[in-house]
Amino acid sequence: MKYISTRGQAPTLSFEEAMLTGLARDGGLYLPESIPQMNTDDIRALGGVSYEEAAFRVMRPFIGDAFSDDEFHGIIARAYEGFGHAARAPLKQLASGHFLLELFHGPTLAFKDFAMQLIGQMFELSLRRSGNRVSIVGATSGDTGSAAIEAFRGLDAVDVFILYPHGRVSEVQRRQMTTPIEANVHALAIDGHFDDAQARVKDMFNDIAFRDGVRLAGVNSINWARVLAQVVYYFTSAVSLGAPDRKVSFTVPTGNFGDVFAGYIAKRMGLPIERLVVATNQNDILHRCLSTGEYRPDGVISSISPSMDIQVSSNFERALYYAYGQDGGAVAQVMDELKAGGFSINQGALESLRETFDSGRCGEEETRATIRQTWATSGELLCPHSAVGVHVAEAYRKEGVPMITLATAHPAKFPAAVEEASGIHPPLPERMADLYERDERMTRVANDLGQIETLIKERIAN
Ligand SMILES: Cc1ncc(COP(=O)(O)O)c(C=O)c1O
Ligand SMILES: N[C@@H](CCOP(=O)(O)O)C(=O)O
Repeated sequence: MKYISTRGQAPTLSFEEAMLTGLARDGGLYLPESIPQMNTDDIRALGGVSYEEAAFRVMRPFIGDAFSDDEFHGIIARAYEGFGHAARAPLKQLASGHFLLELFHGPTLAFKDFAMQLIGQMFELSLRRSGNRVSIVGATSGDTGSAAIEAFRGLDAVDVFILYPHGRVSEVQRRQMTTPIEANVHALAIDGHFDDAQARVKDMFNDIAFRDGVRLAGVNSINWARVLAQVVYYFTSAVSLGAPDRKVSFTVPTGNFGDVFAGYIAKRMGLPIERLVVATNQNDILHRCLSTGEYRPDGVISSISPSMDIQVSSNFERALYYAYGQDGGAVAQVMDELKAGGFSINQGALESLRETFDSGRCGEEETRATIRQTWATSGELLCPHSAVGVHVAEAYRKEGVPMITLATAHPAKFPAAVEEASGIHPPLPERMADLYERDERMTRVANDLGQIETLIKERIAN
């Protein structure tokens, strides 16, 4: 299996190389050259197996010879053994025909753990074999950073630098990033929004001398392995509701478009997904874009679902690649236009996106009302991101096609917003009950590429 860049000008890589590389050298994102297929028998057979076995069967065709079958089974087993639910991704019924896929039972209480725990294990094995060291950089609006730090803390072969927007993540998210004591963990609070942090991470990858000098690796969903791991729960949840003999739809709270893009890959692999609904908060650029064809960022607004406060949605580039008929030149051109302020999607590409994706927006008051009502009607306490999904899903429910909304984080990660909406204070799980008492350690950084690169070079030299 070979991996190619969405912009068509970077070297073709193996799975392991793409995983360790992060951003392609032409600024694009890696994708598999072709998408492995699962037929109806393969899909039906997932019905009787554990989450781990399903993960093996869904991901195995993508990884080539990066790991032996035994190694890959071991990686998956270790990745999910710390999850707080035997099913890993349990499905709950919210209402007739509407289900919630709980993706928050991992160590940092967000869906990011599904991919991050897995790539932590893959990096460890791969780096142990090669004897190499890497410097991981990541941008976070709160959840990627905490999941990455949890997955890589204490690993000898890795330094992990996480840029988060100062003052714009929840206290639990911040403390998950600033309280680990391991010397290889570096939490950097940047002056700016998530989009600034992500732009600086991409700038670091595009600075080839720096990138090669510090052996940069990325764990945002620019890393294909992150997306791949998220494909699995689309299969397991759909199968438990009758796929492949019944179609299902998904609503996905969306920011960087990684999670919903994983659903798109599941569909292209053969999973009968009727619709993928992109649910945004008031940072609704993706909803506006799918409605009008215009992608023009106009500034991030802080919300009570802060992990989705994103306007430059990284993985949308991967969706555009397919919408533009796998034409890397066309993708490179719209990405150049984005740097200059925004772009218009051509009619053919827009129609292609609309064949799969619907979209909707959920404002702040609607988010609070959804938390309140869902608690009252089903006893499920939603985090604000999941509430955005549940609200938007309501508009797209269709008789005979189950709707699965992804619950992307635990309510206890956002206690203030949840309590304000519902009157219920969601407690942290026992294992992290002392989070508020632990000492914090972080470094404030300016939104300045040179200063951030200097800091990283100094830290890894020590
Ligand atoms: C809790 C939560 N929900 C939803 C999202 C959006 O996911 P994606 O960026 O993959 O679209 C994020 C951030 O990525 C998140 O942390
Ligand atoms: N919401 C994310 C933003 C980064 O997304 P990623 O999936 O590209 O890592 C976060 O919580 O950090």
